[in-house]
Amino acid sequence: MLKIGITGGIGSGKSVVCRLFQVLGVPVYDSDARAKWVMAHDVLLRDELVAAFGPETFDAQGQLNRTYLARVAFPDPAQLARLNALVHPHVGRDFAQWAAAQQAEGYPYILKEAALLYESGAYQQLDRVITVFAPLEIRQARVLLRDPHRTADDIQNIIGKQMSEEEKLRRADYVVHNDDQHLLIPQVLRLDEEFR
Ligand SMILES: CC(C)(COP(=O)(O)OP(=O)(O)OC[C@H]1O[C@@H](n2cnc3c(N)ncnc32)[C@H](O)[C@@H]1O)[C@@H](O)C(=O)NCCC(=O)NCCS
Ligand SMILES: Nc1ncnc2c1ncn2[C@@H]1O[C@H](COP(=O)(O)OP(=O)(O)OP(=O)(O)O)[C@@H](O)[C@H]1O
Repeated sequence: MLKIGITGGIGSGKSVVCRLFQVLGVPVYDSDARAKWVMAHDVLLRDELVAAFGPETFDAQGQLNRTYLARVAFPDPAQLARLNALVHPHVGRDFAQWAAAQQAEGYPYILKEAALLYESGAYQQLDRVITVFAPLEIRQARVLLRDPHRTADDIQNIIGKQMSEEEKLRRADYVVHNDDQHLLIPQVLRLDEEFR
């Protein structure tokens, strides 16, 4: 079973591209969603997060306080590095378990979606990597629409914490262009055929 990573900067369209693969029956591991699940459910990790970032990290119902954590971690490189160091190893292990279960089901290939595939070292668990590319102005406009609580400055700040698009394109095995000029579905169908 091939393990394919799919990455790209904030707002590039990874999730949209993954939905197309899912329609074709491909299992997709959503690292963002799983990271949040593990943060809320792994008892040891919860304790470590509270020790690092304070009791406000979880609300009274025990839900992860994403707004608080985004406000604390994204503007401060040291805090973000601390958060990454706590969370990423858990996601790596969770993915390995999930991938083994998909393999047992007999799937020819699976996808792992992650904004930080290279930065976190997760690419080392994978056979190939797809980078989804869209120009900066399009990504900013898309995220402003998708996340009304984020300002242009918030988005710029997150972009500053991610590997440059040039470097991601240089490292990628495949590129999906999601720039309003290229059609997505034919690009996904071509890749699906190759991976199968
Ligand atoms: C800080 C948190 C709680 C903020 O949650 P929130 O729902 O506001 O934002 P969301 O997770 O949707 O992130 C928005 C975008 O920011 C980018 N982003 C997320 N985490 C990071 C990070 N650690 N470094 C750089 N960019 C990041 C991604 O492009 C992401 O899609 C959350 O991002 C988080 O827990 N991050 C740490 C875990 C992580 O690295 N997740 C990413 C993949 S494993
Ligand atoms: N080709 C497209 N045409 C129109 N809207 C699009 C297109 N691609 C993505 N979008 C929209 O842009 C926004 C960002 O896309 P998406 O959530 O897939 O990005 P992402 O790379 O997963 O971002 P993040 O790293 O923040 O999770 C979404 O609201 C999505 O619906």
